[in-house]
Amino acid sequence: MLPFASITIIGLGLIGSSIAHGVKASMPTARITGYDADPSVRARVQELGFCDDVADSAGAAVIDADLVLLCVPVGAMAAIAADMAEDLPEDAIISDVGSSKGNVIASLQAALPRARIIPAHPVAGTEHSGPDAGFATLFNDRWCILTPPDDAQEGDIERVRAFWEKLGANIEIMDAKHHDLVLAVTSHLPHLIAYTIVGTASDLEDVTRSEVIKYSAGGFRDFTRIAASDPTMWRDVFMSNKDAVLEMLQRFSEDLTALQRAIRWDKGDELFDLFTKTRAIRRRIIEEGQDDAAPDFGRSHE
Ligand SMILES: NC(=O)c1ccc[n+]([C@@H]2O[C@H](COP(=O)([O-])OP(=O)(O)OC[C@H]3O[C@@H](n4cnc5c(N)ncnc54)[C@H](O)[C@@H]3O)[C@@H](O)[C@H]2O)c1
Ligand SMILES: O=C(O)C(=O)C[C@]1(C(=O)O)C=C[C@@H](O)C=C1
Repeated sequence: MLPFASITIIGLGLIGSSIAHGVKASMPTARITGYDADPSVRARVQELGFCDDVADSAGAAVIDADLVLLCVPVGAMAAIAADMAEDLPEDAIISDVGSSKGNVIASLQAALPRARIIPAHPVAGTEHSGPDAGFATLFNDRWCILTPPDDAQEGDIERVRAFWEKLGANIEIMDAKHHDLVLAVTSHLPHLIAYTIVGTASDLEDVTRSEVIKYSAGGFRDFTRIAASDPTMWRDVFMSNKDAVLEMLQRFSEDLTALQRAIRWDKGDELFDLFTKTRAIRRRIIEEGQDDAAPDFGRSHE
């Protein structure tokens, strides 16, 4: 049975378009209405044809929905929720895909106090954005974390779970605060480090006369992929998950200082022990089938 028959997707970039493609592939009888604030995105989505309808306002997009998915940057969630408040059907479930959860839930609850809100975070993406970047298999065998508020109805959680399972995702249910702490270290901090290291290297570029680009075949190249991620999305993630990111950044700086000391004082054993531990972590990730580097990981969509 279809968990939802009439799905509205607000924000038709990488994640919104991937969901639409996934719905077309796995729930072909469900009707998809899309809306994006950017008229050029709406026009492109009409051309690409992955929505049945493209509405020209948020209110018009949600009027017949039984599931509304907010796929906009986390800093835009409050505004879009307010925009649709008057037109949201009483029995619709509203969900989102934001990379941070605590702040998003607070914004949605404030703008839509009576709505049935089941937040979600598919832990899958690429460095690309926009409606051309989406593909149906993005969520295959990837985690989708649901962070339902305390008063959420069990039946609503189960329907959102069934929806994501149909898109191929594995579901985990988590408290929003815990989610934000875990993702701060597994996703947000790595992005911050990538942005920093690529920024540092580019500051040196005059000195090295483009050697940064020329010799970027190894580790640096992996950082540049991450550092190519959408600036609006990531600005919003850091602003909205500020406390958890700052906490993880503090720990990271302390660990980096410890490494700096080990190098300064020729304590090679300390480096060796840490690198042995981190190699074991990588091997465990691969053994547990969570290795993203081996499969295509969306690179064929570059
Ligand atoms: N990119 C990833 O890897 C990834 C992974 C998981 C979750 N997310 C989350 O998904 C959400 C969308 O990210 P994305 O990568 O698809 O971004 P994207 O830039 O590809 O698409 C976002 C779309 O939202 C539209 N938009 C912005 N403000 C709007 C508003 N007020 N009303 C309507 N449309 C609006 C933009 O025009 C754009 O088309 C973000 O909250 C992000 O944190 C991203
Ligand atoms: O592979 C990438 O490009 C990603 O960064 C995807 C990634 C991640 O950090 O794993 C980025 C943000 C999300 O909220 C979820 C997934």
